[in-house]
Amino acid sequence: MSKEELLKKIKGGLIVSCQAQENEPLHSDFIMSRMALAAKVGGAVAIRANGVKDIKAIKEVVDLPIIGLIKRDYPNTERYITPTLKEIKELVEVGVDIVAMDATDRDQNDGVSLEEKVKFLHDNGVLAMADISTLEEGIIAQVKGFDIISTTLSGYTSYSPQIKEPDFKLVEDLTKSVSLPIVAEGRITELNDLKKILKFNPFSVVIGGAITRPQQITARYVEIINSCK
Ligand SMILES: CC(=O)N[C@H](C=O)[C@@H](O)[C@H](O)[C@H](O)COP(=O)(O)O
Repeated sequence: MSKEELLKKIKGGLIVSCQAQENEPLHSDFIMSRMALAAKVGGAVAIRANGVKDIKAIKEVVDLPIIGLIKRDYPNTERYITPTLKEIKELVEVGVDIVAMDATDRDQNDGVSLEEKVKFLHDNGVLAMADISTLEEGIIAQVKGFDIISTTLSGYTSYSPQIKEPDFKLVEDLTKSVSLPIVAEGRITELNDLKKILKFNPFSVVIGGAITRPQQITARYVEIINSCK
């Protein structure tokens, strides 16, 4: 699929993030594949997924474009979303359409620059998504050759706003200042969050926990019940 065809498929649509790590109740490649199938039935245009095992299982039942990432901790960096070229190679090998990686202004830990990582993906016919946390990082990601920018990491770096709601301002600022496709991602929970974010005309939207993490959904209802006691 060409870059244009791929972008056309995800433009204006909902991307569902289907992720459950080892410490989460739904950690299972089978369950993530069913989550992805449910997302497809509901009208999702693409799936964002973590790890080779989950991605393989998802690809068996869902033919939507896959944005792949590998969350992995290393001792010498705060980066954990596809932090090194090793994870990028694993994702290319499993056959994802887009690789999402940390493109924040934090230490690179493998001696390979973001430009080189993007080039490796392009040489293999895969698009590069920059997971960023500030406007400046988005602007730099564009210069470094990324294809798509996502607001994934706002609230998860020490220097970005630590807020409970989505970073609406970042989505607005990016759509005004950066010409690349801007994906709104992170803490989109209420339908009204989504309506508000769509006013800024993002290229597409990623929703994860509010759809695929039932422990989070349950906790929101429990909070309301407790606050009414
Ligand atoms: C910060 C981080 O590690 N985000 C991860 C990135 O892949 C996922 O755990 C999130 O579910 C995804 O970004 C979607 O966001 P939300 O689940 O808030 O809708």
